Amino acid sequence: MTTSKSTHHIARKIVIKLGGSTLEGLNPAFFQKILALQQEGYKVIITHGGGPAINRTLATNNVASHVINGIRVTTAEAIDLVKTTLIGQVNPFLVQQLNAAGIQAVGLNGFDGHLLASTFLDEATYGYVGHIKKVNTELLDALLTANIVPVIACIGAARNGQALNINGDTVASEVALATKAESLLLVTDVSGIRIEGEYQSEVTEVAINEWIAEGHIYGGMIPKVQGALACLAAGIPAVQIVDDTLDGTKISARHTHNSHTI
Ligand SMILES: Nc1ncnc2c1ncn2[C@@H]1O[C@H](COP(=O)(O)OP(=O)(O)O)[C@@H](O)[C@H]1O
Ligand SMILES: CC(=O)N[C@@H](CCC(=O)OP(=O)(O)O)C(=O)O
Repeated sequence: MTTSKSTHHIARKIVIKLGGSTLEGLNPAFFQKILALQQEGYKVIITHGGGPAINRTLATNNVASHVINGIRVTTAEAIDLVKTTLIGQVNPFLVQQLNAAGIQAVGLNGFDGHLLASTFLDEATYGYVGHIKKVNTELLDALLTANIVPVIACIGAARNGQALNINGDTVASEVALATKAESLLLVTDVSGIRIEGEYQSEVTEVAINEWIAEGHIYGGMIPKVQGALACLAAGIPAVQIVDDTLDGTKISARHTHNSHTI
């Protein structure tokens, strides 16, 4: 087939999500790993959060917020601050670092080319929080074909132009699903899932659900494992929660033999 070479090439996609907790001091080794992945033929898509930066902006503006299971309840007052922080500060800061490291990167958010067409997740509970309806994968593929790394801020766009706050882990898993990525890496400030002081090299869905119920997995780790499980269930072969040297926990598909690690 005449198109198989380029189709095959574009099929090797990897989505890397950078947690806000990592963004302010990324290890130089991280950029080298991205370059190495590109040299291996991977097309890299980066998504990012920015929780700590958002917390600072909200505090400076005396806007209170709280989080339910890792999802920030976002008021009308908060959404504008979330949007300007992610799109105006965090995203260009990351794009600049990637470009400086020799990785051609372009910053995007949900409004750009209808990248993340969204609706309210549950307005009564979460306020201005989005649920992604459609990812513009054509736009991402066009950038990837041109060897550009899309760097996506986790702001969704509602049809009426309203910005919606979306958890960074959710954006990463939705983008990985929509683009049929080969691999999803959720980069955070811990080297994977830690249970009673021990990092787990590989975990299963059954174990994850037990640990959430027991409170061993909580807060910001919850949207990560939920996004990871959704990706695995949809057939994305490799999902990992890692630190910025890409070392961490591999999440495995649902079959298990009642053990926490296999
Ligand atoms: N079982 C767990 N193992 C490791 N970290 C966990 C666990 N449960 C909850 N966490 C918390 O999740 C945090 C990572 O989530 P979060 O702060 O939202 O990071 P990010 O900004 O990278 O998305 C860790 O720093 C830790 O405090
Ligand atoms: C709806 C929701 O929870 N939005 C997140 C978006 C940023 C984020 O996810 O940042 P991290 O990757 O650092 O956790 C928030 O407001 O904090």
